[in-house]
Amino acid sequence: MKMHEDKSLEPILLRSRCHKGRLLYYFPMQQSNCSQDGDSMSSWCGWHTDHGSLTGLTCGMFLRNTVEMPCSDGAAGLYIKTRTGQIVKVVYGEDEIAYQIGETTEIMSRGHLCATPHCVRAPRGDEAFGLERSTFALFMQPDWDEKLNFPDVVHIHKELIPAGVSLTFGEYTEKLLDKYYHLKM
Ligand SMILES: O=C(O)CCC(=O)C(=O)O
Ligand SMILES: [Fe+2]
Repeated sequence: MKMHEDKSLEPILLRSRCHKGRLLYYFPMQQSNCSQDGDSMSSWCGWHTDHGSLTGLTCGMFLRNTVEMPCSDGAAGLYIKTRTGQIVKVVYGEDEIAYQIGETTEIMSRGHLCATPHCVRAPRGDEAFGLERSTFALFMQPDWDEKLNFPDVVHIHKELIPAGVSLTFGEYTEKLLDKYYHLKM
């Protein structure tokens, strides 16, 4: 996609000092939930899209009482929804990184790139008792003070982005947090 060189994703991410690395930990399910059938796909983390530009994820590591072990339920782990609405389990190894598109990239690319809907499914069955999951996520996003020249046509969060106005990533983020947590815009 043609964009002014300085405004394309790579230089914006290269000059940002605002990326966030998070070690994520998922508590073991309660025994009653492990043995329930028909439990939700998003039992460990609900369906969502990430807010920033790009997320790098290592594959989930399963542990019981801090000892690493294989997961007893092959269906547990990260799922994404494709552009055609299919739900797909993301399978990748410990020496690989999965990248997911974030909402800010969807907006700035005028919808050419789509934010990746995803969720995390907890293991089920009696053998899943006590199984915990850890992973590392790097949330890459523009610098807080980076001016975003929003396109004229915005597909998501349109009500936060008035036409012809440029906001910094920080201003845009604060508006979004207000929408989610205080219901004001
Ligand atoms: O645990 C994972 O694999 C995904 C985590 C995630 O989606 C998030 O923290 O936004
Ligand atoms: Fe996420």
